[in-house]
Amino acid sequence: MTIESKALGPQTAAIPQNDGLFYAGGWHAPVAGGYLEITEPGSGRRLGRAPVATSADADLAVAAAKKGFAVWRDTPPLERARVLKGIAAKLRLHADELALLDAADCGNPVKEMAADVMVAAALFEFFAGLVTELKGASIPMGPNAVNFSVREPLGVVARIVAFNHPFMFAAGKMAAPLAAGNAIIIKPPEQAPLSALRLAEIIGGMLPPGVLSILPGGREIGTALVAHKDVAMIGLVGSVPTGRAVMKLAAERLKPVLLELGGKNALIAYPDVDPGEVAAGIVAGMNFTWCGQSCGSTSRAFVHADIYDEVVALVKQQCAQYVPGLPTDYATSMGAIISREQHEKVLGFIASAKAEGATLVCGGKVPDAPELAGGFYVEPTVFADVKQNMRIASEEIFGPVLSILKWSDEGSMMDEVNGVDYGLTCAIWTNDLEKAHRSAQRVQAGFVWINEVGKHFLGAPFGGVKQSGIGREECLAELLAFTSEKNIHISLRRVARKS
Ligand SMILES: NC(=O)C1=CN([C@@H]2O[C@H](COP(=O)(O)OP(=O)(O)OC[C@H]3O[C@@H](n4cnc5c(N)ncnc54)[C@H](O)[C@@H]3O)[C@@H](O)[C@H]2O)C=CC1
Ligand SMILES: O=Cc1ccc(S(=O)(=O)O)cc1
Repeated sequence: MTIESKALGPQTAAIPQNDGLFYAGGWHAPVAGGYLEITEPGSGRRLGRAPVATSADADLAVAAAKKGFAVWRDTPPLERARVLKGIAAKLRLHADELALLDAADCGNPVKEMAADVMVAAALFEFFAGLVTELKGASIPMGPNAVNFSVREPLGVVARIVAFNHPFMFAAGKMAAPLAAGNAIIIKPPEQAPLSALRLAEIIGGMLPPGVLSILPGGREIGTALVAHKDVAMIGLVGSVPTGRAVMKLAAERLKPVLLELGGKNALIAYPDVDPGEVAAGIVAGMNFTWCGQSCGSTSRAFVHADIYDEVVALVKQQCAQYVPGLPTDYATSMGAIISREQHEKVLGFIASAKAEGATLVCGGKVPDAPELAGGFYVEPTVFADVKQNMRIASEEIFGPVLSILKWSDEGSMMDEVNGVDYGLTCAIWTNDLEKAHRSAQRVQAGFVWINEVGKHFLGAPFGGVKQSGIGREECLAELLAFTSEKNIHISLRRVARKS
C-alpha cells in the first residue's frame, strides 16, 4: 500500500513491507502480541497494522542485543562514528518518504515531518562527532602508580518514545546510545509506529546484528523492557504518570533513567516589548502546526496589562495563518490530533474553559471542511482572561489550546508561572536586560528562551526540572548518560615472583 501526497503528485511513501519486529538483524513475528490496527489521524481510516511486542519478544530481542553489544562495544569509536554518519546520510536520502509516512501515521504536516527527519540526521552527525569525548581523566598518584578513569557503555539500553515526533524520536534517540557503544532497543509509540519499522528496513543492515532492535507495542512491552534484568538503562519521552511508573519499576533494579516528560510552559511578556513581535512569539510558541502536541509548547502566555488588549487582538490575527488541513499535503499549515481519544480530551478542555469563564478569542471548534470529515481536527484555539485556578491554566492539554493570562505585579506573576508542577521551558520577552536576567534566574524551568521561543539548539542541554523530567538531552550530557565511569589504578611497583 502507498500513501500519496496531494501537493507532490507522484511523491509516495510505502507502508513498511515488514510488519514484524526487528531484532537480531532480521524480522520476526510477534510471539504472542499479535497486531494492532493503525488509524490515520487525518482521515480516521485504517492505515495499516503494526506488530505488538510483549515480554516474550523482549527476552529474545535482549538476548540478541547482548550478542550485538559484545561486537559494538569493541568497535573503535571512530569506526562507530563512521557508521553513524553513514546512517545520517541514508536518512537524508529517504527524507521525503519517511516524512510522508510519518504525516499519515501521526497527523503532523508532512512539511514539518521532513524537518524532523533532518533533525534526526543531525543528531546522528552530532553524536558521531562527540565519540572522542568519551574519555576519562588521569589522577596524579606520584611516580609509583597510574590512576585513570575510562568511560564504558552500559550494555543493552532501551528508549521508549512518544507519538508527537515519531520518526525524530525513534531515530534521533538512538544516536547517543549507539555512539557510546551500547546496543539499543527502541519502543516506538503505539499510535504511530510505522516510520520506526521503515527505519529498520532502511538502516538495519548498517549495524552488526543485535545492535538495533525496534519493538513496537504498548505499555506491556514498555514495562517488560523497564523490568528486564539485562536492560541497563531506560530513556523515556512521555507523560509524567508514565515517567513515575517507569522510575518506580526501574528502581527495583536500581536502573538509571533519563526522563523527558510533559510541560505546562509559560511565556512572559513585559510591557516594554513590541506587541506585534510578542504576539508572533506567542503563536509560534504554541506549535499550532503540530496541534500544540509538543512538550515544549508555551501554552500559558502571561501578558502585562499595559499591552494585553493589543496583544490578544494580534494573537487572534496571527492564528489565521494556521488552517487545519490534510497532513499529507505539503501546503498544510496545521495537522490533525493523534487519536480520537486525544481529540475528545482536547474538546473536553475547551468545554471546561468556557464553563469556568475564560473568554474564547478564536477557534474552539472542529473544522467543517468536507475533506477533513472523519479526521481528528481542532481549530487553533485561544482563551483570554484565563485565571490560575482554571483547569486549562495548570494541566497539560497537549492540544492546540492557548491560555492568555493578564499580569501587573511581577512577583505575583512569577508565583503563578512557577505555581505548576511542571518545569520544562519558559520564554521571556523584554528589551530590559536586567529584567530578562532576573526572571530567567527565578523561573523554574530547565530551558529558557529570551526574545525567542520554541527552538532547540544542538549542544544546548534540553530537559526539565520538577515533574518535567530528569537528565539532559541533545548535548554531551546525553552521550555521557549512556556510559559509566570506571576507575583503574595501576601500581608500578614490581611484583616479585615467589618461585
Ligand atoms: N520532555 C520532552 O522532551 C517531551 C515530552 N513529551 C510528553 O509526552 C506526553 C505525550 O506522549 P504520550 O505518548 O501520550 O505519552 P505516554 O506517557 O502515554 O507514552 C509515552 C511512551 O511510553 C509508553 N508507555 C506508556 N506507559 C508505560 C509504562 N507504564 N511503562 C513503560 N512504557 C510505557 C507508551 O507506549 C509510549 O511509547 C506528553 O506529556 C508530553 O509532554 C512529548 C515529547 C517530548
Ligand atoms: O529539535 C528537536 C526537538 C524539537 C521539538 C521537540 S518537542 O516538540 O518539544 O517534543 C523535541 C525535540
